[in-house]
Order: sequence, then structure tokens, then C-alpha cells
Amino acid sequence: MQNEQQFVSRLYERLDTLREQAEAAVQASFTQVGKGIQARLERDVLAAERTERLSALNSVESGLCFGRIDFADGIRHHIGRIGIRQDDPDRTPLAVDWRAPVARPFYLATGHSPMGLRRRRHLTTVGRTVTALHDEVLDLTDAVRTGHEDPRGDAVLLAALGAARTGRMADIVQTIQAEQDEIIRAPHRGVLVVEGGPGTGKTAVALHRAAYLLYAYREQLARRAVLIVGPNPAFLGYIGEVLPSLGETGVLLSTVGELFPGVSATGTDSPGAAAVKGRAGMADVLARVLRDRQTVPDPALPIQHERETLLLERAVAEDARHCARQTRLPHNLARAHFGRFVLDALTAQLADRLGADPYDGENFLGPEEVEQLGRELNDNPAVHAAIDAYWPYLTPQQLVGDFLADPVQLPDADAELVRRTGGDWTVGDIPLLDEAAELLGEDDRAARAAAARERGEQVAYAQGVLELSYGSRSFEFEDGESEVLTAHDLIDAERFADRHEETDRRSAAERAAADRTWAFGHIIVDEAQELSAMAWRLLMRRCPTRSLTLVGDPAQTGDPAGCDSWRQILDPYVGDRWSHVRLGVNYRTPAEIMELAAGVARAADPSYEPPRSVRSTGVRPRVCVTDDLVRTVAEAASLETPDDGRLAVIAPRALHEALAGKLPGVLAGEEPDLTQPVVLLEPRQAKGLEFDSVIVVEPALIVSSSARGASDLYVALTRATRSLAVVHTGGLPEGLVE
Ligand SMILES: Nc1ncnc2c1ncn2[C@@H]1O[C@H](COP(=O)(O)OP(=O)(O)OP(=O)(O)O)[C@@H](O)[C@H]1O
Repeated sequence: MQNEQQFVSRLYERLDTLREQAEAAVQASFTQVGKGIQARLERDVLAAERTERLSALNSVESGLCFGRIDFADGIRHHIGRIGIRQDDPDRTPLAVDWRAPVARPFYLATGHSPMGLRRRRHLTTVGRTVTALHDEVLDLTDAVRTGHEDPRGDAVLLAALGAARTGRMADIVQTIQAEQDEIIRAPHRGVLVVEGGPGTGKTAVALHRAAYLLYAYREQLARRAVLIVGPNPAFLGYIGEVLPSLGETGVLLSTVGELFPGVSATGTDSPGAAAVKGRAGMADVLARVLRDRQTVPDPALPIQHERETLLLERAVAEDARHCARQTRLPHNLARAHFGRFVLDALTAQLADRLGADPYDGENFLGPEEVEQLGRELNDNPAVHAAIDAYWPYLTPQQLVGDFLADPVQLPDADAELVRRTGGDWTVGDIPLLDEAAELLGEDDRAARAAAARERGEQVAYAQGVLELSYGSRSFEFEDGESEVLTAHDLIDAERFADRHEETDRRSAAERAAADRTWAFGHIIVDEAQELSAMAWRLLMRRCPTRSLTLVGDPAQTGDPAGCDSWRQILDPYVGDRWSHVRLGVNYRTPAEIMELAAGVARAADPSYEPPRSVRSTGVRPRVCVTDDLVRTVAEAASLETPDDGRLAVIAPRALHEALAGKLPGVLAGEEPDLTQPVVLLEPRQAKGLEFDSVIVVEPALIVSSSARGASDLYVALTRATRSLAVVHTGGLPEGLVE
């Protein structure tokens, strides 16, 4: 123990030094005296990189070193959250990064297949102090004993599983199991589906996989960023600390509702509306909605031009529309073709009238005069009003908003479900907006013209600066870092303008968050079964390389728009070119609780095989019947709230008002704060989360509250790491037995 303590202390000393150096480097980059704008930009980029390095060093304080592997040939390595090297010319490793290939035997070696290891050691630390060692002897011929042997090799894992929960997920870097390690380190190309029942570590594996991929394929992935999609903001808060604790910051965590920049989905859909909006067929519906906006006049539209009344005939507008559609360009881009056709037709009409030979001869007007007429028509607002009327420029918000206000393209029953005028955008609207944005395209000609104009102005400005600086070339600036370049430094105004242009210094994840058309290097989707077909269309657009990890459990599908099978999700995008792995061990829920929960899953599907719980606690779940629900729940809550952990009361929304006031620190209607000792949740909100103790209220009502109510109940029953109570007023749903 003493030796390990000395080693760990040395490692922290080195970490401190590295932090000091990193901090000094950050400071130095800010105070760096550079000549010119280029130097300033380089300084900012460098400062950003160094700041990221510093925050990575700061975030690995807890559990910096957690393992050691001793090879049969005498070589040994300590395993850390990040790699740390000595300050010698060879930069000898002190601790190797857990993701490095050399660390792999720490996770995979067994007595049967020791991978060259003699011994594996787990170090437990509190702060900077080593508090326990657990050794597994992998070479059975090795007679050396340290006194720290852990014959079953699972003491550290069991301690982690039994530890009190904090309301924030912890990383599992010290105890990743072999079946999980295989998934974490699978190559990043292609689609990998990770399926497993509740508590099998799917989320944990997904997060560690993100960290691993960024380590192993940093070149390819860091620039394009990794996106992790979770089911709701509370869940993202719950998992938010795992990646930083592994020293990774370059990941964007998001819900689907946050993936259309500029729109926040604060509204709520009814389950029926969510199901309709999520159907794959909505893509065709929206395409039809858009086609319906490309109209023609009936009868012909008169357009006043000076003293002439021109007519935009229906047939002409139809031809213009046909020609614009034939371009296959998105609507807003094809608009120019529609407009050109209409303008040419009106010009020809005007020329026919003005230049007509009364004796039926050739038109008097030459090509230049006709062109001039075209220009004059182009200046006529009435012409543009006509183009706008039949082929309007549209934003995604206009197209979807107008559609929802009057969804005539849907069958009546569906239309009634989604009809809405104004109001807040919902999560189900986001994929519709994204689809609309694709159909519409962005006519960025105005933006590009503005950019060109601005650039012209910059060049002119630069020219001015050049002349000025040449005139004052002997001037010495006192601050020593003047940004007015001298004529010797300068090449020409064009290059000066280049330098002057604002460089985007945001991280890849920040830029990705603000850009609807961003293509991510890899996307990880947690609770993937919850996403609708339309949400998948959105995500697949963000990942043209189809480098994806999907994590989920179809048996837990709760969203009315969710998918029932992986094939259904993936077939349209990759056919059958995807791999599938199953995790079969439940690390969260003790066997006693799982037995009760499995009954509910089996009631829906008798062939359902629940994951095998890795531990049992001897504590059976309590099922209490009462005629005073609120009082009984309050009593159960005071009994079940652990001194050192978290309790969740999971109840249908209809009961929240009554329950909230009776639970300590819980207010009705508040967004749940998962770090509080007691939280009140709807079953859907509990997805992906876990607590030491759980009280499930009125299970029959949970089941009857939605079409996927049995899945919701199954989720609720599998959230506890220690104890479960079920409180009801009589009548348990099918599969739940006392
Ligand atoms: N190898 C491991 N070592 C320590 N803890 C682990 C390990 N694997 C999983 N766990 C723990 O088990 C619990 C369940 O993991 P996780 O939430 O990732 O499961 P899940 O499969 O996503 O569950 P669900 O589908 O119910 O949301 C977490 O507390 C996680 O930290």
C-alpha cells in the first residue's frame, strides 16, 4: 500500500506540475506579444487549445490512477484516466491512458486467457489517498501473495454498484467489463447497434465509447465532433459529467429537440400528435404541402405595367412551374427559375404588343429593345408580387406553421390530432422543420452578395491602411504591438483583408451546435428506440458517413412515435449492413427487483428474457395497497429515503399535484432536480436514470395512461439500485404480482 501511495503521490505531483505549466502556457498565450493580426489569431487559437488541455488536466483529479497491470516478463503499467509522462528526455510513461492498446489486458485478461499478465490490481483512492488495493492473480503458477488478493475478482465492481447515487452518473473506467470493452473499442466505421435490457450499462458504454473514439481516431473525429443524442434535457444533465471526468470536452450532448438551431422546442404534443408527426410518411406529406404552395393563377392574373395590362396566363404559370420543378432544386433555389420564366413570358407579351406590326409583318423591336423591356418589367413590383404569390419564398417555420394550422394533406383523424395555430414548437416539430429546411433550401444569394460587398469594403479599408502605414512607416508605437502593419510587412490589400477576416475560433462541438447542416464524425444515440422515423431522417442527414452507434432496448419503448425494431429504423439507410451486439448482465437492479419487473415485461411478451442481475441484496420489493395513497406514499418516502443517496417517486402526472406537497423539498410542476434527495417523476422522465430507492405509485394507472404504458411501468420498476416499493389503491396490472 505504501509503495502505491508513494507512486500515486508522485503522479499527482506530476499532474500539479503539468497543470501549472498548462496554466502558465495559457497565460503566456494571452500576453504573447505578436506582430500583426495573423499573430493575434494564432495566439487565440493556441490559447483555446491550451485552455482545453488545462481543463482536461483539471477534470481528472478524482481517481487519476485506478489500476495496474503486471506482465509475466516483469513490465508493469499503471492505468490512469489520461496518460501522464515523466519529465525526462524519453518522456517515459508514468501512467498509461485507459484507452491505449497497452491498457487493454486490464479489462480483458482472465485466468483462462491472461494476455501475458501475472496480476491485475485495482487501486481505490479517496482524494489523493490510496484507500484499498485489490489484486487478481492471473498466472496461477505465481506463488507470490501481496495480502490484497480478491479471489472472486469482483469486489471493486460490487462496491461501485452498491455505492450511494448522487443524481449524476459516474464513469465506470475502473471496472469496464470485457463484454463492454469490446463494444467501447469497436471500430468507428459503420453502424453498431447495442441492445440490452435495463441496467446493462448501455449508456455507460456509449459514453466511454465516445471518449475512446475521440482518443483512437482523434484526427478524423475531433474536427467533425461526436454527437451524443439523449432522450431529454434532464437525462443529458444526468450523464453530463461522465465525459469531462474522462478528460474529454469535444462532444456535443443534445436532444433531438435541440437540433434545429434557432428554435427551442418548449411545447408539448399529445401522444397522438407525436405519433402522427413522427411517421416516415410525413416526409411525403411535407413535400405535398410544399407542392401545394406552388400555385398558378386561375383565371389569368392581370398585371399593370405602365399603360399596358399584361396577363399572366394559367398555362404560362404552369409551364414556369414545370420548368422550375424540373431543375430538381430545393424550392427557394428553384424560385429564380420560376421567376425568370414568368418574366420572359411577360416581356415577350409586352414586346408583342408594343412592337406589333399593324400589317402583320415582323415585330419592330430589336433584341436590345426587348431586353430593355425585360429590365423595366423586372423593376415593376407588381411582377414580383405575382411571382411571390405563385412561388413564394418560404422559411421552414412558415411552411410547417401553415401546415399545422390547416393540415388538409392529412386524413381527417390525423389532422385533428396535429392541428395547431401558433403556439410553441414541440420536439415532434423539430424533424418536420428540418425536413422543410431540406425541401426549401436556402437562397443564400443575398447573404453571399452581402459577404462580397463586405469583402470589397475590407479590401478598400485595407488599401487605406496600407497607404496610411506607408506614410507613417517611421512611426514607433509605444505599446510595441501595433496592429497597423508597416509597408515592409504588407503584401497587398487583398491579403491584408484575408487576415482581417474574422476567424471562427469556436470548438468543433460549438460550431456543430449552431449549424443545421453540420456533418458529425460519429453519432451516438442513447435510448435509440424512442426516436421517431422522422427524427431518424434528421439524424441521418447529420451523419452522411453513417458512422453511428445506436444504444437502446425496444422493450422499453415508451414514446408513441418510437420504433419497434432496429430493422425498421435502419433498413431505409443502410439495408442490412449493420452489426448488432447484446449486453446481457444487469449491473443496476438487484435480482429481487428484477424478478418483479420481469413479470410486467413477460405479460406483454411471454418470450421476454430479462438481463441477469449481477447481484442480489436479499431485500424484496414491497407492494402496499392503501386507501389513502398520498399518506402511504409520504410514509414510504420517509422510510425509504436513504441517508446517503437518492429516492425517486415515480407516479402518473395526474397524481403529481397531490403528491408534491407531501414529499420533502418537492414542488409540483417543477423541472426535477436530480441531485435532490427526493425527486418526483413521471415514468417517461425516469428513462435512463437510476436511484438508490424507488417508489412506484399506481402501476395500473401508469399502464392505462398510454398505449405504451406497460413499457413505461417496466422502466419505472427497473430504476432502483437498492430498494423498491410499489403503492396502489387496489388492482395491479397484468404481470405485477405481490
Ligand atoms: N462495468 C461497470 N462497472 C461499474 N458500474 C457499471 C458497469 N456497467 C454498468 N454499470 C452501472 O450500472 C448502472 C446502469 O448502467 P446504464 O445506465 O449505463 O444502463 P442502461 O443499460 O443504459 O440502462 P437503462 O436501459 O435502464 O437506461 C449505472 O449505474 C452504471 O454506472
